[in-house]
Amino acid sequence: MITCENLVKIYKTADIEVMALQGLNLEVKQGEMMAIIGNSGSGKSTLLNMLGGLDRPSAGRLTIDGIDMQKLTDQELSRYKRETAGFVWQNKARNLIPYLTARENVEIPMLLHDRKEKRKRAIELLEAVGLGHRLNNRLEQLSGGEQQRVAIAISLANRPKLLLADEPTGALDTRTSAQVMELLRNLNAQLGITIVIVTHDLDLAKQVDRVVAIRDGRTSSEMIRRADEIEAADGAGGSAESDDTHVEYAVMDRSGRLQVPEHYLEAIGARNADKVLLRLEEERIVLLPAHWKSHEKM
Ligand SMILES: Nc1ncnc2c1ncn2[C@@H]1O[C@H](COP(=O)(O)OP(=O)(O)OP(=O)(O)O)[C@@H](O)[C@H]1O
Repeated sequence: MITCENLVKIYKTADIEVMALQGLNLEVKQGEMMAIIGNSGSGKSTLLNMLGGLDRPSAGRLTIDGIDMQKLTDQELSRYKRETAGFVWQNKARNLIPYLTARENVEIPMLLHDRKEKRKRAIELLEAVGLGHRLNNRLEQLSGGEQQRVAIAISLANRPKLLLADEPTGALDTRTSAQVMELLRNLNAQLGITIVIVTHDLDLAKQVDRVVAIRDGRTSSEMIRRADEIEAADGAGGSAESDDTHVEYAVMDRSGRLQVPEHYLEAIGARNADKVLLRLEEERIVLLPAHWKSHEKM
């Protein structure tokens, strides 16, 4: 569904250039629900803006649903924004109009011309997000969690293939945020819609199929989240019961270059080393500090 290859985004202001994405690689499959985590300033929102067609990459390749995003004209990009991607923001002001009712809010972005059809679809969507009983309440009369449900209904109005959510539960308490996440999971399962959530909340990230970490807008390493994969990887490492075992995917480019996460290098004392030892054993490659001696016990 989404392929980012060596994606670069440079913001130019009057006197400085900020490289918000520095060659990011990412693959997202159709129907997947995944989260992107990273510290403040790591480039998460920048990436989401590219995925939503709100901004264009400076270099690299970005393909979404078979569309080469760099080749789109401004007009095609506007169409992509309306029809292919749906957005849910943490900031309510970006999603909702407070003095209109829930139903009216959902009708606004709809491309349908027939008023009756619009109303029917808005009601269906609000029922789907559990707000069938709040159709005619003005937004300001709804709770934070209910407003975020309306925002999700709005984002689905034009049947997008991709739902992008920037800190969708950032302003909600733990219980309400769990309900919103459950709703997103159900929509993912029922509609098969691909969902990408940006967050810095690791707990929230645990509730999705897969988590990708961005560091310094430069690289992404895919943390394996599914229990079966962790088990399989643990088995391969021969330390199934160890709590210290940590498993991540690292992205490898076409020439076999691999960016090893810094904390991995730190853990084996090779953080500032210019050389490491790669040992090929039956079906695995083991990375060791360069000074490692074969008589040392592994
Ligand atoms: N429009 C802009 N002009 C200049 N620099 C920008 C712009 N937008 C973002 N940046 C810079 O790009 C980098 C990445 O920003 P981005 O907003 O993508 O990070 P983030 O991971 O989403 O952070 P946060 O979690 O705080 O929202 C930061 O250094 C930021 O200051």
